[in-house]
Order: sequence, then structure tokens, then C-alpha cells
Amino acid sequence: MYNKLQYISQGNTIEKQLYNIQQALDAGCDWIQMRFKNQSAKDTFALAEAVKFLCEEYLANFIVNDDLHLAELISADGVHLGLTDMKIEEARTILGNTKIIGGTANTFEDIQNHIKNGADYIGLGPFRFTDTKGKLSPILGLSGYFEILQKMKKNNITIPVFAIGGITVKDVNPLMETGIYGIAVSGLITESDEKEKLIQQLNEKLYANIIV
Ligand SMILES: Cc1ncc(COP(=O)(O)OP(=O)(O)O)c(N)n1
Ligand SMILES: Cc1ncsc1CCOP(=O)(O)O
Ligand SMILES: [Mg+2]
Repeated sequence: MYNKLQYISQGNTIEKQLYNIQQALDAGCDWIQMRFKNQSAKDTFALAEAVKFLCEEYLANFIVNDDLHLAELISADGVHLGLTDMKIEEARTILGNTKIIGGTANTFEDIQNHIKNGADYIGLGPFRFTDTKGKLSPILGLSGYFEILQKMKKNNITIPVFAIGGITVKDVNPLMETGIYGIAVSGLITESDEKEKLIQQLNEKLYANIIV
């Protein structure tokens, strides 16, 4: 099963990305999505290779944002694809069944389509406004999650749903109560001065009702 906390990387240079990712790994994060936008293919490849190496060292999951071919080239654990990225059906054909494919959703219908096309998990959002990403889809808020997760229940649809977008520590309990599986966060971890404590707090909330 997937970890319930995914860190989405930040940084406009290879060095900043590596610093942020290493800090998140050191603090106990074990799922990294490398998100390095508008960079040269050479730099993106170099970063991906370095992140792959780091994640192997920390036994962390490593997925690539947007770029299926890069994920394939460096044998990452998978890829996250948005509504305007490569179609999930095509990505599944290329990557096969052993790799993770995540799909962005903003509506119940997006989730239905992603399941039909072979997604492994859903990134549902945005929860609230965030500076981390431009051109946001409509904000869902807690009521949006509640409505969509209720529809999933009614239709017997089960797939891990990760909430995303401007999430803070105090949002985790109410979000988990809607029925989501986990969260994907970027700014919260990147900007924290106490990452270990933060990740421990997040995991305590995310795994509160799990009996092992
Ligand atoms: C876990 C997760 N959920 C949603 C997204 C957003 O993907 P996308 O809509 O393609 O936007 P960009 O991240 O590519 O700007 C995500 N990355 N991860
Ligand atoms: C990639 C993405 N997609 C929707 S919101 C978002 C950014 C999430 O980052 P943050 O946790 O900093 O709001
Ligand atoms: Mg994308």
C-alpha cells in the first residue's frame, strides 16, 4: 500500500531541489514527487538521476511529475499526470502494470475516467488557494471533498485519493474524515524549519486510525 504522505519537490535550480528533497528525506518523508517545471531537458535529467539515487539510498518511493518518458528512462517508481498531461491510458500502455501512475482530479467524473484508464491513485484538488501552482482548477474546500468522496462511496469506487493544495497541519483531521487516503504537500514541508517534527505530526494524524 502507498504511504499516506507525498512530498512534492520545489526549487528553481538543481541544487535547491536536491537540498529540499534531501531535507524531506532526512526528516522522514518516504515518498517524493519530483516537480521541476520549465527547465532544460539536460538539467531535468541530471536532477532526476540524482533524486533516483537519493531515494534508493533512503528506500523512498520516487515518482516524476508530468514527464512519463523521463520516468521510464531513469526507471523511477512512477509518474504523476495532470488533466492536460499525457493521457493515463497511453501512459499505462507504455509503463506497464508495475509502475505507479497518479492522476489529477478536480471532479467525481475525473476520478471515474482515471480509474477506467488505469490510474493507481488520485491527486484531488486544489483544497484551497496556493502559490505553488498557477492556473488552479476550482477550489474544492472541505465540502467539495466531502461531496466527491460520498459519491465514490455510493458508487462503490475505491482508489487511494490524496488531497492537495495549500494543506496545513490543522487541515489533516477534517480532510481524513471526508474519506481521503492521504495528502500531497509541497510548501508546508519545504518552508518548515522543523521538518522532522512536522512530518511526525502529519504521519500521526494520517495513520491515527490504522491498526498494525
Ligand atoms: C499528487 C498530485 N496531485 C495533483 C498534482 C497536480 O498535477 P497537475 O495538475 O498536472 O499540475 P502540475 O503539478 O503538473 O503543475 C500533482 N502534481 N500531484
Ligand atoms: C501541484 C499542485 N496541484 C494542485 S495544488 C498544487 C500545489 C501543492 O502545493 P502546496 O502544498 O505548496 O500548496
Ligand atoms: Mg502536470
